[in-house]
Amino acid sequence: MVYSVPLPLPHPLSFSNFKHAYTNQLEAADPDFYRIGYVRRVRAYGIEFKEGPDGFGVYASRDVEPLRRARVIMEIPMELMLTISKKLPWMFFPDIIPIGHPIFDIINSTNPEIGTLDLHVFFCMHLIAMTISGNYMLTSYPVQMSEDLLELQDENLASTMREQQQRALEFWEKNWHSAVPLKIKRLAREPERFIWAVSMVQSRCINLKMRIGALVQDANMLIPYADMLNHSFQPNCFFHWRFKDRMLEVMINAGQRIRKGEEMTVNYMAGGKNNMLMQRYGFSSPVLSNDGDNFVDGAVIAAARTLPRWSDGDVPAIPSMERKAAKELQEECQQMLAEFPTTSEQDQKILDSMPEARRTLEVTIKYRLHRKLFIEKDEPGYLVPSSSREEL
Ligand SMILES: C[S@@+](CC[C@H](N)C(=O)[O-])C[C@H]1O[C@@H](n2cnc3c(N)ncnc32)[C@H](O)[C@@H]1O
Repeated sequence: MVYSVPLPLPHPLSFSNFKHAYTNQLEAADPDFYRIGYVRRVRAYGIEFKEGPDGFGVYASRDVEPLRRARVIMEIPMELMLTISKKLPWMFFPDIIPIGHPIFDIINSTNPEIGTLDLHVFFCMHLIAMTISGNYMLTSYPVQMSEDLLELQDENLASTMREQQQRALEFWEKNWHSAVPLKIKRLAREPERFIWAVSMVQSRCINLKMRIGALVQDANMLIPYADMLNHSFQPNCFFHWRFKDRMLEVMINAGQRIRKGEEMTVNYMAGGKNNMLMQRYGFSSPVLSNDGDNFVDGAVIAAARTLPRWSDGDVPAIPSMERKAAKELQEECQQMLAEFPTTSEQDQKILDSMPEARRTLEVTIKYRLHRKLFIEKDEPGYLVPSSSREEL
């Protein structure tokens, strides 16, 4: 079955506004869009978009038997994406910003050397998308996150996130003073809107290497429909840029079996850490650590380093040494756990007791719970060789 999304949608660049796109209340398309030119359709095969535990997501609408080759489930034509080259000279596609638009003054004022580039490019993409699309609506989790940062029980991450917001705020204050042209002013009249725009783009932007003709370039892209895929570290899908007709393909991994109703996922951050995931996407994973240095302190690392003895094939296992090292590790882990104001059981109870909790509060409590579960896993019984386990 070919499931093709009919156009005109409320607006082809109204990313992810599925509640709109999939209800009958379609709004008139923005005539501005059609000045861009010919528009192809998005195609989707054997999937449906619906709300799940992680917000909207993409689900299999039929069983997928494993195939030897990867197979396509979505095709999204380039003209429906918003793309900006990662490096100078700035190239926008579609070419929605006329040369001379004052936004270039802002973009050009960013200094790539000090690492502010991405933030501003992201924000520009987003604000422009919002201005050309009257009904660009997304969930606004990360903005409210600021109230909940303390709940993370991770001062390093909380202060990084606070600094990030502060930086965005300063940027807004610098560029949104009363004398700026109206074209700029109306993009983000309040700082909250600006910060929201930055965090939305951060959590939905895909970086891809694109080849158009002879030009290969890294691009930041906002890709409607593909940006509905949630993350997994064991994803069943991946993205592929189809050069010949400039389509983004979402493909199922070769050899992957997927049952009807299962979620389709991609990996947002290969080799990621929980604090990075939380910072950029506003969620964490129970199977990940944080940044190594911040999360596991030196003593734990030192103790853990003594553990792999038994795994070196040529070194005979010395049970007494293993036990000693494992014990030290256990003590370090317990000490780290004791330093948290709440235990993992308490966090779990808090989560269970407030099923209607604000999403940002829920993700912050889950984050601290995930950290604790990860440390608890490091406790002997998990890491310790089976020869020594029962004696601990
Ligand atoms: C690209 S969007 C995916 C679509 C999104 N669920 C929605 O409702 O629009 C990324 C956002 O989805 C949520 N998300 C994605 N994967 C997740 C996961 N594994 N666990 C929790 N939240 C997730 C996070 O809020 C993240 O910022």
